[in-house]
Amino acid sequence: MLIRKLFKFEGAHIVRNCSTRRCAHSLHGHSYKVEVLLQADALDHGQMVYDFGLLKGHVRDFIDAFDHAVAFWEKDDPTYIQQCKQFSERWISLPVSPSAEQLSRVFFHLLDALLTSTDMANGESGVCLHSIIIHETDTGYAQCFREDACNPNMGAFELKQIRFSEPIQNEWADRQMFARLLAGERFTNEPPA
Ligand SMILES: Nc1nc2c(c(=O)[nH]1)N=C([C@H](O)[C@H](O)COP(=O)(O)OP(=O)(O)OP(=O)(O)O)CN2
Repeated sequence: MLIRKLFKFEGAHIVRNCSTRRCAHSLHGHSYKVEVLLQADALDHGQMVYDFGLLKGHVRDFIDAFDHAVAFWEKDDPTYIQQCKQFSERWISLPVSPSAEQLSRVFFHLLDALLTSTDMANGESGVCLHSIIIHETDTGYAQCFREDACNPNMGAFELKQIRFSEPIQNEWADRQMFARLLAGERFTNEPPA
């Protein structure tokens, strides 16, 4: 069975080298929608695949990191990167360009690592990330499945190459959550306070 939780954020980017000139050469924003699809063939003690409320902790914080933030490719022009950092305190440096396709891969890697690092507390069993859908506009979306997240033809990267600015991390309920994830620490899926 599949369940789906929808998140939203307002984000800014430039996608270099794409065919659409406005997209490649002008900083612009989108009201993104992110669909997180989870899969399991068993139910927890509440007869759910995974309580939607559990996704309002670390998962929501990782997605909300991109809200009112500029996401840029680490290989973009150093002057552009320097100015992004200078004029936006909320920035995210990515090892891939921030197209809808690559953002869906970034979220897949982040949330998959989080889910596999989480000890289940209410009988959840075999819950895995099925896919991530990123709606960049009302009319266009990208959907990342596991095979896409790991596809070297789309650009291999590691989570440690993602950088969240300090002001973004300061807003997380668990300021250390990304560092803990990178360090391989375990999380529990207790409901957020
Ligand atoms: N496959 C992709 N194509 C485009 C992406 C992308 O991430 N993946 N991104 C863009 C731009 O960011 C652009 O702002 C969105 O493009 P588009 O859908 O053309 O946006 P419009 O609002 O102009 O389109 P409507 O048809 O009016 O909704 C470009 N392409």
